[in-house]
Amino acid sequence: VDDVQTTLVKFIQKLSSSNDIPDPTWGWNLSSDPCKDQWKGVACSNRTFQVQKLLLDGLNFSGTFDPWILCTGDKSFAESLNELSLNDNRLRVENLEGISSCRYLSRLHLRGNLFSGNLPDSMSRLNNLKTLEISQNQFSGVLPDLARISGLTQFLAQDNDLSGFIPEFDFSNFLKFNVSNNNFSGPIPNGGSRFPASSFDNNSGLCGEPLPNECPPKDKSKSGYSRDQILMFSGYFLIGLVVVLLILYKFCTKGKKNKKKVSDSIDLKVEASDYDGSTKLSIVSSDKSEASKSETSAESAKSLVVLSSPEVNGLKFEELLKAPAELIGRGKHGSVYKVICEGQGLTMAVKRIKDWSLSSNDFKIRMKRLDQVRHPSVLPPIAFYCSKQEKLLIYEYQPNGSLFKLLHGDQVTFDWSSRLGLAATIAKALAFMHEELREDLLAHGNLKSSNILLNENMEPCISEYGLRVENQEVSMVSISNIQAAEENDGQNTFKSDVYAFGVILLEMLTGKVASVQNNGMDLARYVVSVIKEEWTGEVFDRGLSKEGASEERMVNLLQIAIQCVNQSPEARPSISQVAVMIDAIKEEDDTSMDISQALCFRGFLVQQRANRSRIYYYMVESRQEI
Ligand SMILES: Nc1ncnc2c1ncn2[C@@H]1O[C@H](COP(=O)(O)OP(=O)(O)OP(=O)(O)O)[C@@H](O)[C@H]1O
Repeated sequence: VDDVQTTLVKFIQKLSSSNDIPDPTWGWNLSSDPCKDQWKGVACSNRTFQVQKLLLDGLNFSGTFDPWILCTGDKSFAESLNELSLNDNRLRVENLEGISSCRYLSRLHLRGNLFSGNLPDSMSRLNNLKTLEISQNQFSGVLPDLARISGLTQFLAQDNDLSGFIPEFDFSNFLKFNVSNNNFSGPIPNGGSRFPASSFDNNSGLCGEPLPNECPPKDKSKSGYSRDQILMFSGYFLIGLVVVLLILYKFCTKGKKNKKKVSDSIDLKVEASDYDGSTKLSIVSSDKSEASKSETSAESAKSLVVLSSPEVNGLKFEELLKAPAELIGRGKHGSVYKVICEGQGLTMAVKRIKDWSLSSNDFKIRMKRLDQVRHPSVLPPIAFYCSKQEKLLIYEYQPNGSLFKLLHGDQVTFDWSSRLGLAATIAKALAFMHEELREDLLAHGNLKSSNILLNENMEPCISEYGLRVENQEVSMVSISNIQAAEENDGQNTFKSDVYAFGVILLEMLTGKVASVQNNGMDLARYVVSVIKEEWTGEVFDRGLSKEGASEERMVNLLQIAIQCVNQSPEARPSISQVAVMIDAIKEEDDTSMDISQALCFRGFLVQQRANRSRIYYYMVESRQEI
């Protein structure tokens, strides 16, 4: 077993083709310390002085990457390493197997090298991995079951020679995904349509959305049905078809009378669909006649309701449609576009929700009510539009992403006191909204880390308050039984918000992704099971523990989160109680920071005094000598 220095020196010797330490000025040698002596490409924790990142991109290495040396040498080093980046060198690899021993890696970047061979199955044991980038190499063979890594949010594997099926990833949590230019085959897993076709292009055997080619229907001859059974089913089908045609015929002849009325309702369709290209949020009527088109725009211009926002005064619906729009995300209830309206000098986020059964009138009432309740940490809609088929909500664009991206993306470390501060701010804002809107039965309804946005000063704000999209097929499938039951009771939607807030706390404490598909139930269950086994310490995000965050206060916050995710809504605290409890932890944290700063300062004074007496002593001594 080697120490950190030996591990790193052996590792870099292998990276360079001549087996040398590359450049003496980089500092990599056995007689110095990688952290204190700031070796090139080594990033350390400020508190624990342990190596956290090796960032060796574009340094012309043309030797071998040996994960065994790196991950099985010094144990504490293997456990502290969370990012390895070797992009854009000319490295080869003999066997990637050893990488699974660096089990706390959260980012692995191997882009643009000469790596070849299979990705070993053991890679799927890298449970903490959030980003895996292996693009522009010569990797081949079938992918290991990377879908087992629940926190993976970025997978970039384009320009390789990979084949077989794409694992069944839970795409709802992904920020980036690209497997283009490989040899993958089979259907694209569900949810892949969140990404543009360019993420899957040039894989001759791939099919399904978002690619234009549909997957062939499954081969019926392998279904095990006998010839007689197939004939019988065909008979049933024909009878069914005749009945449907008869009903349709009846319906059409009746419908002719009402034709005039039906064509008055406008069938709207947003055409902006490109992820990468800038496009326009053009909404067109399905009624092709020119007359009706002009009617549509007149109707549309009237229908944009600008709420009490002076910035967008005078904004017309048509201007909004003409402005360049970029699709920034697709959620389960619709899509969000970034739209720049130069006239108003305003960048907006336009959320489009389709097939929301809420009537236009109820929607208007809801929006106007929400506009009356303002909190600085809740993002209000600045305008809205509604038709029978869809609803548009216009928000000010928030430039610094979401809490989800902050926790699971590539950003800088998100430290304990910032997490605690964010939790306190959001709890207070939510408590204010619940208090104000209790009688209107208007809770948030869809609280999650991607709906907590960060403004230009990196201050958090809750977005999409009051947009609980009821009665949608997708949402009914995705919500858990508990929540389905809760949603029947208006008051309980407030308790559903508390549950959702608990899941956000768990995400912040564990650093793990909560599955959108089951409203974070998996994460809640996982945390509760770990606590039952009395391994509470294991549950926390290693970044927090390494940073030296107080375990006592993390446990206190965890207890609040556990109360929030209680299966029974009645047992959950109200969000105002949660806000008070978090504030108490925050106060304790601030006080302990003050004390430690004061202690540091006192230590500094004692040191100064000691130094001064040493100088004085030295002066007395030297005077005596003189
Ligand atoms: N005002 C805004 N400014 C900047 N980004 C935004 C804004 N509103 C939403 N987004 C981002 O747009 C993306 C898609 O948002 P959206 O709310 O549609 O998805 P979602 O929250 O995952 O799903 P859902 O449909 O369930 O709300 C998210 O990454 C979100 O952070």
